[in-house]
Amino acid sequence: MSEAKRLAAVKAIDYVEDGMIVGVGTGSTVAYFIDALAPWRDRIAGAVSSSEQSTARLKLHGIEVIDLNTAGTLSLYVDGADECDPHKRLIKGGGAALTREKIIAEASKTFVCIIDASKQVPILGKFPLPVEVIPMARSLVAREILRTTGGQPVWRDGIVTDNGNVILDIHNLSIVDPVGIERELNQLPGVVSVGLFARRPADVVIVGAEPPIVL
Ligand SMILES: O=C(CO)[C@H](O)[C@H](O)COP(=O)(O)O
Repeated sequence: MSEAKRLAAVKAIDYVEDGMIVGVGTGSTVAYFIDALAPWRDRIAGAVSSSEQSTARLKLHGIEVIDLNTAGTLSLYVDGADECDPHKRLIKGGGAALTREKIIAEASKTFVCIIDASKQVPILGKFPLPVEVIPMARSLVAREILRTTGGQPVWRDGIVTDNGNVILDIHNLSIVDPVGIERELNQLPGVVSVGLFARRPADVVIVGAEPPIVL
């Protein structure tokens, strides 16, 4: 499966242009993208990173990491996903970086999502939906999720996000109304962000294959 991820990541380089600041996501597929971006280090203006993990890899390749507040609106954001439906709506956050990923996606004109074919689903929800939560609200939010969605929230024990928060993964959801669930969960006090990218889906999805499939 990693060869498919690599093929998708390499294809995403087609969207990189001279002088750009590139938004960079998190995960094993994005790691291939960062490696493919390395030869561009002197042609791009730098990268905005969604995690400490990606920052470390970008710096390893000598790519300058720029604060989003300095960068402003980005032309391009490249990131992976845990699930992708036919409308390019996504579940993300398997790597616990959903909040910063969501911020950068929102700040970007074009969001290119790079996946292997196993991530394509007709309806989102088989992959447990990650929700980043302020630590003191963990039990409260879990009870509310149980009451309002019927899904089973499971604390990702031992994981602390780059923002110092915890993750609840919601199991057994069939997400027929992704925009509605995203809105509803976002409103719960204590929720920092929800790993549903429905209000702001991907613009382009690249499925790793030989040749890559661009949707
Ligand atoms: O959302 C993410 C991290 O928070 C990742 O994009 C998602 O988990 C996919 O990861 P991978 O490319 O390793 O399969």
